Amino acid sequence: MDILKVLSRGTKKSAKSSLSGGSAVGKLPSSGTKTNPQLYHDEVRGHKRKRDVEEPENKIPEVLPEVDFFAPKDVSESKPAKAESKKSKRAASPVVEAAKLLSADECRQLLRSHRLKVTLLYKREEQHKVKKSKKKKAVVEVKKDKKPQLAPQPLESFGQLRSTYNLSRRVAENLSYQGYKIPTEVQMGSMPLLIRPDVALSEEQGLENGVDLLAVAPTGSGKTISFLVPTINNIMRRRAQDKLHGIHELEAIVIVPTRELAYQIVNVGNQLVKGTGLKVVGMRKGMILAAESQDIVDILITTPLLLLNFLTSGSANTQKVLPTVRNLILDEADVLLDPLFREQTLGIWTACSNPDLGLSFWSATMGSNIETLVTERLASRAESLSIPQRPLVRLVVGLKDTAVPNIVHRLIYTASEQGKLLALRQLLRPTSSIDSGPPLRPPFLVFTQTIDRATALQEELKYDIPLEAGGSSRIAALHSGLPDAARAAIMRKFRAGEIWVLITTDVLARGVDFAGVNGVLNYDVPGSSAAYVHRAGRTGRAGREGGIAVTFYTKEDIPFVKTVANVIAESEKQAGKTGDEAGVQKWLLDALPNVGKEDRKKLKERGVESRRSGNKAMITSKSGYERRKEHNRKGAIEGSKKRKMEVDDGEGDAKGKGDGEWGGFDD
Ligand SMILES: Nc1ncnc2c1ncn2[C@@H]1O[C@H](COP(=O)(O)OP(=O)(O)OP(=O)(O)O)[C@@H](O)[C@H]1O
Repeated sequence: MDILKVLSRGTKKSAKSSLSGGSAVGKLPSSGTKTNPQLYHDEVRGHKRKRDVEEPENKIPEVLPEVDFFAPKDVSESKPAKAESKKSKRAASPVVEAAKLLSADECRQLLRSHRLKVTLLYKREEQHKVKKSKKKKAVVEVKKDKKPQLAPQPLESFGQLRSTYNLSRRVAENLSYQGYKIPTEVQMGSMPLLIRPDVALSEEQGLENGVDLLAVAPTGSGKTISFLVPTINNIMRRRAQDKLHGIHELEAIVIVPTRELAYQIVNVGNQLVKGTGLKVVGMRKGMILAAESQDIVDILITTPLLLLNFLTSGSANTQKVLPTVRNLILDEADVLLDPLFREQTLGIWTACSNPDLGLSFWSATMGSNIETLVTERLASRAESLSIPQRPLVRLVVGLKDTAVPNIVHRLIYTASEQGKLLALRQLLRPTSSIDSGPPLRPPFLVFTQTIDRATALQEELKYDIPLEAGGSSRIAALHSGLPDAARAAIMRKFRAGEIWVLITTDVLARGVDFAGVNGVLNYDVPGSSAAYVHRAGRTGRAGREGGIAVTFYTKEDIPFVKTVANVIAESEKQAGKTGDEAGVQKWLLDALPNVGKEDRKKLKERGVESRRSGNKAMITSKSGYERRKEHNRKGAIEGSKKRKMEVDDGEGDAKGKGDGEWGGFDD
């Protein structure tokens, strides 16, 4: 028997330390209400800041889908009741609290208790340290230990946005209407800094005109409103100051890696701009971004290629510029600046020629290479436009970015691909649970490595849900090979609770917000630790606990699975889980081989090689013997046909199946 099989069996936890404790179902992330979206409340100098979960006034009104596997297929039953239906047409203006600033020491304590670290990466006075590198690029030389920590005023309540930071009344009302009560850590740290840096950092000189920001905060921690609210407010404030009432001008661009995320942000933006007159629009093919155009846009949400295609269309060798854009936001910045999208993203960045351009970069994961790239690009942009460079601030929530601390993680070994299919089927059964915890309940997101595997898995599983519970309509596959309309329809049905098992590729790994997902099932191992973090982060959003991420692995994955195991170990360390509570025991970590740099690179770019083509890439419940038999039978029939027809086209019948496509991201 394989030793790793034995080891991973040994990671099973006791019922006591399981997901649920007593009221199992109540701990699932899609059930019950979530009262506090914050992740960290550490004790600071003997004073514990409690999670105020019991305080009724902090309760966020929320009704999420209660999904029953065997319920009759009555969509209305499983649809989440719209939170809005509980609310009045327009929220009352949020309570305006008296403006009160904390002392620097109080700020530091509060930031520390929420594991918020704010660092000044670049400031203008340090320009004497700018020197030319060998490549003649301007680089900012700020020694690691010299980067000063900042202690901006933390946002303790959304009411303070009005009272202290003078947020537009309309935007404050719209925010209140969403039911948000307590700011998450990233909102706490970034919103004051982006809305009124002069107030947030009143003691720091040279930051009052705004900063560029690199923000690294966990998945589902509310980064979207962290950048949308300041962006909307800044546009409104500037237009009010310049008495530019009723005009529309493209002032802000949000770049995201996928269409699903773009649509989602357009929706959130539209909620926030109600009654302000601003237009938040998703980029479409054929759209014209010009003052005289019919397309009215103030804030544009786009994937990189769509916008770049517009910028480079028309006369050859000339790229259009976007001089009115004063705010460029890269959401999922690490992937947008990864070689996959880098040229496209930088093309847009270059087109934003306004000297007052403010930039912000957001993700749950940000390698040091991305930080270096951003720092260098900002410096060279300032140099080429002969403008002073804006200060650059880094904000990090949590101790390490390679962690999803508030969910349960499990690694499951199976000896073969077939065994994996069997194990997945088992998990999807309504009575199954992990470690004798509560029954796992849909909705589930299942990740595969390629489009082919996503569709094959859907085929395999489509009759697993009983007809009386909706049958095959409860399972769908979403990937970048589908037309836009089909993708949008599947997203809508999954959100509405009509689809229970959504099989997908990494196209849905980033940014997409399904509040009710109970389980992320990595049918195929993710290609990197960042990919694991983002996939797993589709559950346990807004601080919800009880989500579960299960990763299956077979022999083929053993050389790569340590990247995942390390993230799990880090997540559990951050969550304070040790010993029996931990999903990955130390001895399993020690037994797994380290992943070499070359292998890591290959895995990130192509996934597990054996799953791209050939027998191992197939998903089927038929045994190897049955498959070989079928293959031989088909071969014999083909051969006999050929012989009969006496035709030989020179190719024979051994034409292999094409290389499996990596279905990660799209335009
Ligand atoms: N202060 C808050 N209180 C409660 N819920 C919130 C708060 N802020 C945001 N949310 C909710 O949290 C969910 C996650 O937010 P969002 O999608 O912005 O996360 P994110 O940090 O961008 O995640 P990812 O890294 O996965 O993209 C959303 O459903 C949002 O409505």
